[in-house]
Amino acid sequence: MHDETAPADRATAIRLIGLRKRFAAGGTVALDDVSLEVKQGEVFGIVGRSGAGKSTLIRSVNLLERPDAGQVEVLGADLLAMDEPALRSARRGIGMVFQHFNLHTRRTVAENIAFPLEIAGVPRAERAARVAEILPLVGLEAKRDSYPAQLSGGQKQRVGIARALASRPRILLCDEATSALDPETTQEILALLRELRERLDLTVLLITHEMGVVKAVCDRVAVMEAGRVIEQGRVFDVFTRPAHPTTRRFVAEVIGHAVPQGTLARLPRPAEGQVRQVVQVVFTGPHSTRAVVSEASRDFGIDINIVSGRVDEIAGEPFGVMALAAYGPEARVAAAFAWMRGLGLDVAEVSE
Ligand SMILES: Nc1ncnc2c1ncn2[C@@H]1O[C@H](COP(=O)(O)OP(=O)(O)OP(=O)(O)O)[C@@H](O)[C@H]1O
Repeated sequence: MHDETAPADRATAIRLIGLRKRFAAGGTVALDDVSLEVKQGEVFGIVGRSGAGKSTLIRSVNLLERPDAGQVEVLGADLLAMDEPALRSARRGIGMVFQHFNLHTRRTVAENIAFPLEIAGVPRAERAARVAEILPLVGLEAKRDSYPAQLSGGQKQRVGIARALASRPRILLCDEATSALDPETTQEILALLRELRERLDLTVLLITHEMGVVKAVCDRVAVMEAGRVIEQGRVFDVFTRPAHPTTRRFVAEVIGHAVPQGTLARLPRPAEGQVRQVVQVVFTGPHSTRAVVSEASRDFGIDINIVSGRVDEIAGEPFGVMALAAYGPEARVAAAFAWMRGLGLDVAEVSE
């Protein structure tokens, strides 16, 4: 498998090749030939609707779920070829964060964080030292001796993240880590993940059903549907030029529908002998939206009405979506849109 969107200058952290999984004979196929490559230091998102196969996929990375076929390579090691002791040791290099935190209610924050170290037989003093090191990383020094019931959702997830980091993993798997949190806390936790990625040189693989999470935190994304990866690439590219209809629907959830139906209905009619054509234009890169609209209007002798517009930033790059209604002789309107396409803008006709 060759993925040209993967940063070529970085080592591969996770390589999944041709994963297949069916839970019962004749049952639905949870994974249908899934291949992915995540590079070291990336935050890589897998997005999809419920049942798309995301959990099965992320759980395959540490073999909580064993695929029926395919290869799972983590930091260069073939996990499916390992015996139990080797696998246990490899798993210590892969932390996992869960949607519902999975904390021990009768253990304190410090005890929860130390728990995986205890299981691994790490001596008490070393465990305490490690906990003292991690608490400030997740901003929980003051909550060291609190119990989960005394914490907010965001704080609970910070404990979940701290626990996942206890064994100094190089890779962090996040299974819908923010789905149980409110939007503000979600942003805090996503910011924390990015910060930890920088400070600890982590590779983060996360699954989510929310494109907003992908937009906020990921470098690259794979979109899953019915056990398959239907599209993948850099987040900016997938958001600005989604190829698959399912991806387009996901993207629309975040950037909004550019053309409100009510507004369309109120547009003036074209004059006799003229047409009205509504398009959605995605502006990326160096194009100033105003210049493109005014230039098209002037040079092609047509009227352009801005129906709606929005400028946003994705993965640090500016990006705008605008709905335009053009009025004029059919050939000139068509020529204006062809000119815009020639500039590299994505111009899609909107049916009224
Ligand atoms: N343990 C299991 N036994 C039987 N079928 C399963 C099991 N786990 C998952 N499946 C099935 O596999 C398919 C993929 O499920 P999976 O949980 O991986 O999807 P998902 O995208 O993570 O969805 P969700 O967000 O709802 O968890 C679904 O059809 C699901 O019903």
